Amino acid sequence: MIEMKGFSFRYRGRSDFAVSDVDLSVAAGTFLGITGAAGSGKSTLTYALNGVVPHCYPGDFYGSVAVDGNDTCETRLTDLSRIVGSVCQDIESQMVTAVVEDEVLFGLENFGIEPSEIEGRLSEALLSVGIADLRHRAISTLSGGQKQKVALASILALRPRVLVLDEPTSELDPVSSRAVFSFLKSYAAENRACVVAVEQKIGLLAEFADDMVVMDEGRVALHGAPTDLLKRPDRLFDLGVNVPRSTELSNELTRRGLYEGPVCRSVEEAVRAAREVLACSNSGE
Ligand SMILES: Nc1ncnc2c1ncn2[C@@H]1O[C@H](COP(=O)(O)OP(=O)(O)OP(=O)(O)O)[C@@H](O)[C@H]1O
Repeated sequence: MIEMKGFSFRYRGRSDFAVSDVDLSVAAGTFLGITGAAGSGKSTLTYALNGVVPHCYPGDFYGSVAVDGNDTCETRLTDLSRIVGSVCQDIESQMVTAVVEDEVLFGLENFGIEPSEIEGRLSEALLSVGIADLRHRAISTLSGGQKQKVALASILALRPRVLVLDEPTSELDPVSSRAVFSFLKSYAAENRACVVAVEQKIGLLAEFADDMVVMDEGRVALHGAPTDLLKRPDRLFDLGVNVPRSTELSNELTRRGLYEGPVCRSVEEAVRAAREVLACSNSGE
């Protein structure tokens, strides 16, 4: 669904490359998480997927990027937007109407969705991110997290085959963040879609993403299953990424030969691991 081959990009006027020599292949049905230190090129990767690079930000573009078989350089932004739905970091700039319902309707009407389908898509999108009750609210009265959910619902209503999200939970509380990520995982699997999310909260990413990329100075430094990457806390630390405390605990228990289970990504998993270790030590006494 996504094919990047030798992709490099340097913004006009910059001497250094924002992204260098990235090869990335993402199959339909995959939820890919991207993390890494500030300025490592995460957003630029997402811009290459939705066509913002090079259509809006000019510069030197090398290699190729294709989504669902369409070369992003050669495909017009309006055509790309029918395949790739994006939620950017700056939510305010994404809002074009004053009321939640109108915000979702705006995209549906612009995409020429059949009138008979509109109500179903609108209510389903609001429900999927847990904001059905905000349908008639003025956007100016919403919190940052609620606005983030409106932006996500507006894109989900369009049912894109590729969904690109730049820090979609930055304004959300932990419960809402997990709910959104859990929904995104099922969205990818059930629709054979690709979801690509840039996220700093690596525990959250590791819990829900199928595949994870860690960027460093414009390059892919690590790429693999999240649970495999979490077993390398020192390398992650060098790349500016801290593993969750729960992961530190399970890695340490494994290192001491006390625990052989999977790496922990959340407090719940760490509690389970700790219980397992205690049960073993009690039975051994
Ligand atoms: N519009 C732009 N014009 C010029 N340089 C840019 C532009 N956007 C990003 N850059 C540069 O490209 C490099 C990668 O930036 P990018 O925003 O892709 O990284 P990031 O990992 O998403 O960072 P952050 O986590 O801070 O959002 C940085 O050196 C940045 O200064």
